[in-house]
Amino acid sequence: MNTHPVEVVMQDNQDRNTVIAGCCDNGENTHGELESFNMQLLTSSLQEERVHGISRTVESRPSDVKILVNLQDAQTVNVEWKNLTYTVPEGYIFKHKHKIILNGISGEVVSGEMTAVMGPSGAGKSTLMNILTGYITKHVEGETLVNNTQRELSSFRRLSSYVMQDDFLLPQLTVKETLTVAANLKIPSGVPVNYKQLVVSEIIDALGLKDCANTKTCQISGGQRKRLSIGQELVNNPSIIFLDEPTSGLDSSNCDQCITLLKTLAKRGCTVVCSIHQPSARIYEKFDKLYMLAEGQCIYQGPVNSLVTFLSCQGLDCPTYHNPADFITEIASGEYGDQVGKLVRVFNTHRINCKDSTKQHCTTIPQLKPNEDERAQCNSSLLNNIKVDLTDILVKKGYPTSLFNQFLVLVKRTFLCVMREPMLTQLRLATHLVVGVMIGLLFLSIGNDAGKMLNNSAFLFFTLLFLMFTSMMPTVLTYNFLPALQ
Ligand SMILES: Nc1ncnc2c1ncn2[C@@H]1O[C@H](COP(=O)(O)OP(=O)(O)OP(=O)(O)O)[C@@H](O)[C@H]1O
Repeated sequence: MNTHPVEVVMQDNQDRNTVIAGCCDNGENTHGELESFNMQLLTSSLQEERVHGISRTVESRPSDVKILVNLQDAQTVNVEWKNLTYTVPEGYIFKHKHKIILNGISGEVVSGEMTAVMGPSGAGKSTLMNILTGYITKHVEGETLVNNTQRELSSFRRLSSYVMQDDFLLPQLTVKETLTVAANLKIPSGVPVNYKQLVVSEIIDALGLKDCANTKTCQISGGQRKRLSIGQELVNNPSIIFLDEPTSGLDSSNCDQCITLLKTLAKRGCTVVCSIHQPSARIYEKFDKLYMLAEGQCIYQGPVNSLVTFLSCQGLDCPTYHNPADFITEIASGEYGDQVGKLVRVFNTHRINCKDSTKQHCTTIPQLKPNEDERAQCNSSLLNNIKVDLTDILVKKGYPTSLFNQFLVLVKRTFLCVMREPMLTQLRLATHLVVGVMIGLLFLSIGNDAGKMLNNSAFLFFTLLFLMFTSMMPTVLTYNFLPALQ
């Protein structure tokens, strides 16, 4: 599908002309409405910048301009967790010992911001992500609020997306087919096919997967797999997206591209939460907020650019030219003595003070007066809170597509997978032929002899048993034996 850039020129507050985007237009598409829809999105994003009091020339950057112009702005979803404790029973038979993984942590992520969840290995990042997404519910104490109301798990799962550390891609499908299946399942059936195709090709473009669009997922690189997993979750424009280590296995340029894409989503109103392990300084500064974990406790939550000042207020000066992300990870790992307890106390005291006073946004910095920039950021978060649209999305039940449509999409997907697995298909064909001939010979002409009635039931039983076991065989072969043979 060809894309043709359309230059959009807008005026800012000081009447400066600004080229803001090269809008993608489907070359084959003659519908004016999609073009005007794109323009609307671009215009609204510019206006939003003005509302937040920022009047500046928006530069046209090649990586930004073509990103996801066909996805609509996300719904506002703010998530807050209070006194979250996760304890697991230990021991094999008598599980009377308990291990505390997360110890009474609180925090929040807000719409329009990209939050990094950081911490040394074993600090509890993945566990926190699993609890927030609702993958872990057992042995969890504390509250999780969505837009200030108790999280209702089934509806929250529907409006959120979770890209886990390990991907689960079907090896026989190509990149484009994988995204198309995701689009067919996640975008409502009423939406025109053209639009779904447009979204798929846009995600392929934005994630830099054009070169491997027609390559099977078993043949693409680790970085491409990661980007594809993210792309699968983007098709329905989630309001909140959780990503567990999205940059692991990516080179610096891919990593940069991936984080830029997530930042673009955040700017559209999506709440982006990423667990990340020691990001480079360049990647670190792209995040809006940091949620730092150490030994299952929170030692810092606030804007990334205030971290160094906060630490220096606690007597921990970040060496010049040292990456703040590395510095806080070193502190959390105990390289600067036992600082974790002290930082946890400072953070908790600050939260309590916040609650006791004007219930202001608890993302301001402990022991620091927020500067003008931070106030502006705080205001924008509050604005987002006011903008909260607690509409149907939280109470909406059901899936975007009908059961029948889901069945059709999955049958088509399975058919493609079966046809592309020659070894399994040939094996199955051969087994059916051989067993068919054997059964045929064994029970030859039993139908005409009333004395062989019992043989008829034996024939039916045997045939059913055979069909049942052969339909199970692909799963057993694919997941247990084939990897060992390769
Ligand atoms: N079900 C469980 N039973 C016992 N221990 C667990 C369980 N789940 C997590 N843990 C432990 O909790 C700690 C935190 O695990 P988690 O995977 O959340 O860490 P992480 O910060 O994501 O680490 P990494 O960066 O290495 O992925 C680890 O020490 C882990 O062994």
